[in-house]
Amino acid sequence: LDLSVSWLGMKMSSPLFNASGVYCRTREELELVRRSAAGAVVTKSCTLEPRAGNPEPRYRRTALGSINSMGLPNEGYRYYLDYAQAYEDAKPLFLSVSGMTLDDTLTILAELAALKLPCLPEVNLSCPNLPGKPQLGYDFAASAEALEAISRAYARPFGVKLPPYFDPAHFAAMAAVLNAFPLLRFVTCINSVGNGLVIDLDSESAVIKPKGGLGGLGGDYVLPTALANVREFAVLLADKQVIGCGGVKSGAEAFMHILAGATAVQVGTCLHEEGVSAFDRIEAELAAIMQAKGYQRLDEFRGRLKTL
Ligand SMILES: O=C(O)c1[nH]c(=O)[nH]c(=O)c1I
Repeated sequence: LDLSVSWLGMKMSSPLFNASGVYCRTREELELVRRSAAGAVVTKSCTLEPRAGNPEPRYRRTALGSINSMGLPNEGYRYYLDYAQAYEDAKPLFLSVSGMTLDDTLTILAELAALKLPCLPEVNLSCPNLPGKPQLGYDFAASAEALEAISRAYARPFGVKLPPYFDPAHFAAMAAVLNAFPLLRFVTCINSVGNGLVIDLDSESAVIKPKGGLGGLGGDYVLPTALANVREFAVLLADKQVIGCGGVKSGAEAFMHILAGATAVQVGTCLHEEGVSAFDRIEAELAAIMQAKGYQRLDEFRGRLKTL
């Protein structure tokens, strides 16, 4: 069985890697993922300056997944550029960028471009947890402006992290925006489902502190939405890769994401709860499913979802 993925000049020995935000804020966490069975590594979204993020509690596991309103805590972009400069592993490294303003994002990307490193940026258009800041990906005109400025200023291949969309008109509108930018080589679908509210019955309280308890949902809650976004963009985007993210906790969901069209698959909530051994387990489960179905390689079923 061959579970490797080759794309954009990179080779991944496994189709699995971490979702930005999970196991990737510090060097220590990044090294755990790099030394794990993951096929790649992505850093925590970064800003110009270090950020402490939102007040705690800001992450909670629930029976059906997770809710988080971290508030973009990170060590500042130079920390991650330093990590990238010292990075020598053949395992691909992606840098997630989420400047507080478009200018900040362009500043970070310009410095990344100047370093001529092999790592690709995943520009975050979808953080749902900055009080007062709407998710850029839900504003099609603003997204187009940002992609235009990034294409001009960064002028190298890049990707974006998209929020979930819930309406065919929005899939079409965002695909039209994305298709206008040839340097945009991949999209990661999806970020957390924004601004859910988890309530604890006993305490009669929200379970996280920021934003009156509103936070991004991950895990089982989001799998069907994630799969829909992967399939829709895999069909609507011309000559771009779609990275799946959302609800992956076993080989079954990884298989579904690839069947829906995902080139590779990120793991968030499950990785946060289980640790990096999740990559070994999920990969083994995916291999077992492929074995049972008679598939030798991922491209034998990638994007082959049937409809009724
Ligand atoms: O609150 C966060 O730090 C966060 N949380 C998410 O669920 N997605 C994001 O893109 C971010 I930047």
